[in-house]
This record gives sequence, C-alpha cells and structure tokens, in this order.
Amino acid sequence: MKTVEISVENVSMKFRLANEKVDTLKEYIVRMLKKEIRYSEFYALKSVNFEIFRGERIGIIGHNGAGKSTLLKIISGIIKPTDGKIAVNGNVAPLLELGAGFDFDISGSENIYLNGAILGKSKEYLKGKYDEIVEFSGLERFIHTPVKNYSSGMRARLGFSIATQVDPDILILDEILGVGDEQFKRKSSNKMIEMMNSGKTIILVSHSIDQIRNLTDRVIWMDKGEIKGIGESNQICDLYLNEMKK
Ligand SMILES: Nc1ncnc2c1ncn2[C@@H]1O[C@H](COP(=O)(O)OP(=O)(O)OP(=O)(O)O)[C@@H](O)[C@H]1O
Repeated sequence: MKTVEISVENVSMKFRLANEKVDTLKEYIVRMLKKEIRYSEFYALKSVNFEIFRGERIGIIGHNGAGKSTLLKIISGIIKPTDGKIAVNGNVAPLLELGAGFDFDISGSENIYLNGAILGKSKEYLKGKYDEIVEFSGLERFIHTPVKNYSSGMRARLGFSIATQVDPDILILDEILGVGDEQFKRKSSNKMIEMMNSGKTIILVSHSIDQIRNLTDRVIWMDKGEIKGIGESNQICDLYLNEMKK
C-alpha cells in the first residue's frame, strides 16, 4: 500500500504588498505609524491540494512567480501558510537556504551538531556521521573555526554536506544547483543525482524540463498560485510545453 508522506490541504499563502514606494526605513516607520501606508493582498498560493507518497520523485514546474518556491518553503516548514493544513511524515532536508540554522559564533564542528539536530538527528547519530560530513565538505582545516569567519561558499558547502549526509527521508531541491567552487559544484550535483535515484522522497523545482522528465515520476504544474496540472511527468511536461508555444 502507498504511504502518504506529505499532504497539502487547501493551502493558501497571502502576502501583503505596500502600494506606495517608501525610500527609507525612517519614512516607512513614520508613515506606518500615521497609517499612511496602504497595502494590497496578494495570493502566492490559492487553495492548493495534493498528496505525495513515500519514495515518489515529484517535479514542480511553472512560470516565474507561479508559487513554486513558496510551496517548497511551506513544505520545509520555513514559512507557515496563511490558510490550510500541511502534514509531513518524516524529516525534511531543504536544500533551499543552506546553513540557515547556523550559529555564526560557534565553530563549524559545533554547527554540525546544531544543524543536524534541526534536521531531527540525535547527537549519537551525528557522532557516527561526523567524519563523513567534514570530509564531504572539504573543510577539515577550518572545522574548529567560528562560522562567522567562513566565506559564503564555505558555509554553503558545510550546509550542503550536513543536509545530504544525514540521510533525510525527504529531500527538497530548488533547482539542482551545485554550491561552492567548480570542483564542489560537480561533487554536489553528483551527490544530488545519486540521492534522486536512491528511493527517497524527492521534490525538485526546476526550469529545466529535460531534468524534470529524467529525474521525476510525477509533476505538479503551478500557475499563478494554483495547480494547473498534476500527473505523470512526461504527460504534464508535454502539456506545459504545448502551452508555451501558444
Ligand atoms: N515574502 C514575500 N512577500 C511578498 N511577496 C512574495 C514573498 N515571497 C514571494 N512573493 C511573491 O509570491 C509569488 C510567488 O513567488 P515564488 O518565489 O514562490 O515563485 P516561483 O514560482 O518560485 O518563481 P521563480 O520561478 O521565479 O523562482 C511572486 O509573485 C512573489 O513576488
């Protein structure tokens, strides 16, 4: 029997957009206190419903601004929807904001335990994975240095290594992007492709229709915050490409 791993029920995400341009923070605060700023409501997602089963590889496609990243952030728990329900059965490694949970004042080594705990892993488990994480990151020499002294590329490398080496149940990717320098980019892309073929539940957002066809089983096509199509990857990609030609 298929096990539901992620269920998204009537999920909407409303943002408030300021109607006027305000140049400085001071002006913004003054005008906000005087209630001079008018907002309009904008739905990045509107009553979205679907289920994802364990072990499925799901692609999400759609134009710029269709709501794809917003949906990934909601599934990852980075933001909460303004309406609807989301249930995730398993631990999620969102490769969206790498190292988002890092504490900059403590070392890379300590952050492995901190970030690993955020991903739902015990200290004992992380001890067993520690050497692999450090080795994959290639940051052996700097692992006891505070993260505030890392370059952004070094932080991304450590974040990527933790997220992928802790064996997450669900992997969420906004484009298969390689992080870090050229050598690490190749290594990280290969790692992602290996994970995509490993039987895990995967959600991949991509503008590359070839990548979506090759790497996913089912596709959700988002359009202006709503699901325009959901089904077998080749079928939905064909519909999407046909619509592009119009
Ligand atoms: N924090 C926010 N505040 C206001 N509007 C937002 C916010 N985040 C996203 N949006 C808006 O929500 C809509 C959907 O954005 P989202 O990033 O989910 O689109 P996307 O499908 O991932 O686009 P792309 O392909 O360009 O990455 C866009 O119109 C965007 O401007």
